[in-house]
Amino acid sequence: MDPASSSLSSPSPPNPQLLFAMNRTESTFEEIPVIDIKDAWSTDPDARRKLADLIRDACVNVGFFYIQSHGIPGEVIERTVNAAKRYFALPERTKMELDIHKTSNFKGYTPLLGENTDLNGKGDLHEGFDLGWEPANEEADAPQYPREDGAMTGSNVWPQNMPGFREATLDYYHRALQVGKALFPLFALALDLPENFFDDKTTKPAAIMRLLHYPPQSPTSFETDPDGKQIGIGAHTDYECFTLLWQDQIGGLQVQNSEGKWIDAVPIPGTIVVNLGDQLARWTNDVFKSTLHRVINKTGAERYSIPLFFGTDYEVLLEPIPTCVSPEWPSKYEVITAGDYVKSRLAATYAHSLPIETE
Ligand SMILES: O=C(O)CCC(=O)C(=O)O
Ligand SMILES: [Fe+2]
Repeated sequence: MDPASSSLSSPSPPNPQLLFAMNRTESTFEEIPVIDIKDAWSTDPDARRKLADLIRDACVNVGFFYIQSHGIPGEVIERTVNAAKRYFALPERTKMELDIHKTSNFKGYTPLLGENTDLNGKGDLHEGFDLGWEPANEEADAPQYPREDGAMTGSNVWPQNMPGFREATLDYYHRALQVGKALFPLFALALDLPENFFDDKTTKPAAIMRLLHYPPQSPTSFETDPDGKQIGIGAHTDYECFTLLWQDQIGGLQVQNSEGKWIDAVPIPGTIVVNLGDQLARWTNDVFKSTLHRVINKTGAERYSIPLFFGTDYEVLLEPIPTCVSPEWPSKYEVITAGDYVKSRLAATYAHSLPIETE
């Protein structure tokens, strides 16, 4: 159809500014795209534009994609996974010394069933260790630590007598952060915004990283839990802008399409999964999808994964980008700060495992 006839048949002709609101799809995807991001570091504008177009497609239709050529060396990942395995093998009592409930900024250890990510669930079958930004050892000029971070102010906590644990996890953290920093300008380009749109909103990485361990889910759990309310991680969306998720080769991650069908995010060696979170959905008024996902580990093997949730600075307001709002697609979300949003979602996730207050 030529543009003239389309504008005749349409009461409000498409405004290029509203391209995104018009471009929404029903997300009945069956596959998760794989995107080579080597051009994220290219200075060629055409190459960057092409990559941004692929990313836009994935964001509008799926909310998930795998990235290749992310640049994090295999040895760095291996060291971090080995550190996670050593940590989770410690006695429960030792791990509980760093109980996440002892900090006000959600750092430290979460035992099995300590989280209930799907608020209709009965606790998640994984244990985790959470950390946030802190300078890598060589960053002599790093801003003061711990820094003032609004609702999430506070430092990391580290296990005693675990030589190399802190170094390995922080090394991975900082490398993953570089990947995230390279992706933000592409998300901006994908939204037809200046590439530096997120620069002043991501000045002190509000990125939480988790080491996760999913013991195999007993096949008999379907007898004790017939409605499947106790799984590796209950169905949820993530809270930040996007998540960089390294997963091992065991499998179990599933992503829901708009027909309610669970699509397997099968492990692909050498890739990292990127999924959008609620902050980007809020910025884009749901034009970019924050897609429901869950993990069920029925493989009989131990599963490990490392998500890093990359948000905007905690004091930044999550305001919809004007091109993503139109009279037909009005703004859906109340405007709040990124920190208040993340903290409220974390508080709900951990609420059921709070120690009972005694006077
Ligand atoms: O372990 C995974 O594969 C997914 C983890 C996840 O969805 C999360 O921590 O938000
Ligand atoms: Fe998630």
